[in-house]
Amino acid sequence: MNDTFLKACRGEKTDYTPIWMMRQAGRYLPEYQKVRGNISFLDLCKNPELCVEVTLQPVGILGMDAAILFSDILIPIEAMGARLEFHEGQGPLLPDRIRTGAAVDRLVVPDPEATMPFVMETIRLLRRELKVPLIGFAGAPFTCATYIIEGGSSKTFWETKKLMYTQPEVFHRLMAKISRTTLLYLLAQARAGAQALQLFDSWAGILAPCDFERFALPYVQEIIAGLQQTGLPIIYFANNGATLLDLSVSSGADVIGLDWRINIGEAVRRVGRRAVQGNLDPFALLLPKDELRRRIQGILDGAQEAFGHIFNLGHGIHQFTPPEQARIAVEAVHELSCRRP
Ligand SMILES: Cc1c2[nH]c(c1CCC(=O)O)Cc1[nH]c(c(CCC(=O)O)c1C)Cc1[nH]c(c(CCC(=O)O)c1C)Cc1[nH]c(c(C)c1CCC(=O)O)C2
Repeated sequence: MNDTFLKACRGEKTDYTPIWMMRQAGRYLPEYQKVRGNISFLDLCKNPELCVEVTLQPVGILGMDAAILFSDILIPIEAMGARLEFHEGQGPLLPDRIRTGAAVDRLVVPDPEATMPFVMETIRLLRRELKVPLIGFAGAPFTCATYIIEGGSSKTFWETKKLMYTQPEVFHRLMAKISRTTLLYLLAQARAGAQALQLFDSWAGILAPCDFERFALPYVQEIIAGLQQTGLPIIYFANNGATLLDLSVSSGADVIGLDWRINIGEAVRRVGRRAVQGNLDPFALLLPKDELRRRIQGILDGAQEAFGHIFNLGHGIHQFTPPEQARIAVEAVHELSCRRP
C-alpha cells in the first residue's frame, strides 16, 4: 500500500512528494475515450464497473499516488431533484434554473445511499483494487449553486449574483439545502471507504472576499466541521482563490488546494501549519521536457517549507494534453523530490 499521499496530507515525513492531477480520469486518455465511445457521460457515472475502470486508468498508466473517484460534482444536484443533461461537445445543462423561493423549496435533501448507490458501490469496488489511497469528492456549495441557478456554466454569473444580492434569504436557503446534501453525501462516501475528501470550489474566485465570507465560506466550514467525525483529511480547493487564501485556511480544511496564479512559496507562508496541494499551470504540461522539469523543480523548491505538499495541477488537466507529458511530470516529481540522505 502506497500511503505517501495520506502522509503528506497529515504533514508527516514522506520519501518523495506524492502527485495526482485534478480530472486525471478523463478525455485526454485514449483509454478513457474508448470506454466513453460506447456510453454517455451520465450513464458512465452511474455504472460502477466502468467507473472503477476509468478511475484506475491514470493510476496504472501514469503512476499517480492517489486515485479520485470517477463521478461529477453535479450528480448530487440531480439527486436533489434538478434535472441534469450533458449534450455531446457542450457543458452541463440544468434546465430547471432554480431562482425562486418556491423552486428552492421543491428541491430535496436526498438520502445518498438510496439515490446515488452507484457512487458508494464504485468506492467499495475500488478499495478492493487500489494500492494507492482513494479520494472522494463533492462540489462546494457555492459552485454547485452557480450551476443550479444559472442552469449550466456561465461567463458573468449574472443570475447567481442577482439572487445573492436581491434575494439573499432565498440564496441562503438554497445554500443550506446544498450544504446538508453535500455533508450527507461525503459522510456516505467516507463510510463506503473513501480515504480523503476534496471539496471543489471551482467558481469561488468570482466572489469579492466580503461576499465569499458571507455567502460561501460559512457553508464550507459547516461541511468540514461535520466531516471531522470521519477522521479523514479534507482538501478544500478554491479555484482562482489567491485573494481568498486566508479565508480558505479558516475553512478548517487539512489541505489547501492552490491554483497556479499564486507563487507557492508565498502561499506556504500564508497557509502555515497545513498541507498545500498544487500548483502547476495545467498548460505548462505542454512545455518541452527540460523546461517542464525546471518548472516542477521550482514548485518543489517553493514548497520545501510546507507542512505537507501534494503535487497537483492548479486546475483540471486539459482534454488535449498529450498523456506522455503527464507521465513525464509524474516521473519528474518523484525523481526531483526524492529525499537523499
Ligand atoms: C466544475 C466541475 C464539474 N465537474 C467537476 C468540477 C470541479 C472541477 C473543475 O473545476 O474542473 C469535477 C469532476 N468532474 C469529473 C471528475 C472525475 C474525477 C477526476 O478525474 O478528477 C471530477 C472530480 C469528471 C468529468 N466531468 C465531465 C467530464 C467530461 C465528460 C466527457 O467524457 O465528455 C469528465 C471526465 C463533464 C463536466 N462536468 C462539469 C463540467 C463543467 C463538465 C464539462 C467539461 C467540458 O466539457 O470540458 C462540472
